[in-house]
Amino acid sequence: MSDIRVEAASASYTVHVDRNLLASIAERTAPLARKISQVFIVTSPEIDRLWGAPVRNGFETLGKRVTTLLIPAGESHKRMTTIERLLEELAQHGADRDTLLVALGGGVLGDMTGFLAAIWMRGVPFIQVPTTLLSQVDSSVGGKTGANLAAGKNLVGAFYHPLAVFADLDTLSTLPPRELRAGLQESVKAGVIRYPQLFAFMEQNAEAIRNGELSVLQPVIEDSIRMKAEVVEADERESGLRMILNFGHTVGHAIEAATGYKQLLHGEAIGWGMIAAVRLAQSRNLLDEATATRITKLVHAFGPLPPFEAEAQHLVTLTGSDKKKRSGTLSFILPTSIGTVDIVRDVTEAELLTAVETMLAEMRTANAVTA
Ligand SMILES: NC(=O)c1ccc[n+]([C@@H]2O[C@H](COP(=O)([O-])OP(=O)(O)OC[C@H]3O[C@@H](n4cnc5c(N)ncnc54)[C@H](O)[C@@H]3O)[C@@H](O)[C@H]2O)c1
Ligand SMILES: O=C(O)C(=O)C[C@@H](O)[C@H](O)[C@H](O)COP(=O)(O)O
Ligand SMILES: [Zn+2]
Repeated sequence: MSDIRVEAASASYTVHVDRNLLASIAERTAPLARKISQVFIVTSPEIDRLWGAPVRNGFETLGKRVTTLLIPAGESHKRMTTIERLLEELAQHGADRDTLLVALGGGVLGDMTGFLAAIWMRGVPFIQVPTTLLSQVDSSVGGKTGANLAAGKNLVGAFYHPLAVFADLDTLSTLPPRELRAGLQESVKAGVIRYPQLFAFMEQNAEAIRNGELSVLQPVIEDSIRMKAEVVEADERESGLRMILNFGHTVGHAIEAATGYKQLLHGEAIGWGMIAAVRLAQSRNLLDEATATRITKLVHAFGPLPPFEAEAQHLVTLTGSDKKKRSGTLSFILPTSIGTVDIVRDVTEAELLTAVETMLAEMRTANAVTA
């Protein structure tokens, strides 16, 4: 069991990582939200069926009025139309400022519920109850909330932190293996950008981690959270250091947009994006071949990364809506060793195109071999 603190500029909170947490969430939240009279659990029908009851019962036992708001699973629903529908439902159910929102689910639900909490009556408290590996290691921590537009990933949103995060390891028992593996890509990212000991641990225990064995998964989850907490504490609003959490995301987000947010899971797109970034780093002589191979090998160890159809030039064009772009210049997070990265601001379109073409060629070769 671990309690990891996040001391960010605008908020401080605890990320609880443990088994059998769901039933005690209400009790643990009560001292943090004394005025709360109504609770809205935002989840999907599937997660509600699997894990909703203990969370709901906990709040009802404390005498709170609990309403469950359901949204369908999937990245394609992470849209403003869903947010607007949820806002209307909050209004219909008489939500006021003494309302607590509970995000019960993966990163899609967490990002949207956080945004909902940020804008409902200009802000009400919320807690994160992440039930995917990805949301436990990354998305529930750090206060990035929002939704996608057709033009690009997470283009609308707010920085808005939860009151607390409850990562119950038992919820991972029902997670489909593909979702678990996709989430591990964010932990590979964590290792590459800042935690070499985490990267080495993942290399040494790849098989058991991939199989979801809690004895090895738990330290991966806790280290990923610690890494993210450190970065968010140093740079909450991504004016500098926090950009490193975007390693693999510039091309990864372009892949998600190019495939309509439907074909690849976020973690899988980030896996391909990290490979493209590795190729870019190599082309600039920032990264030696042996280290590049260690990174791509670990990415593939948590694959297979599904192939997808997209033109290299189209992906490069889509990177134009990246939020790290300032005054027309895009910043790239390029690894220089296991545990260190450079933020590079002078990557040309031609260089990026070559790296994306290399990644796509590797994808086609891998696909041809497995087909
Ligand atoms: N805010 C951030 O800092 C941040 C960080 C990383 C990723 N993200 C965002 O997170 C999203 C991806 O999150 P995700 O990978 O959790 O995907 P997700 O939220 O779509 O969940 C994946 C799938 O798993 C199902 N599921 C969830 N928990 C389950 C469980 N315990 N048992 C069975 N099924 C379960 C869901 O219903 C869904 O179908 C993306 O939108 C990404 O942009 C945000
Ligand atoms: O918390 C962060 O900062 C991250 O970049 C974490 C990423 O894993 C996550 O996918 C995030 O949603 C990306 O944010 P964006 O600002 O690039 O849309
Ligand atoms: Zn991510």
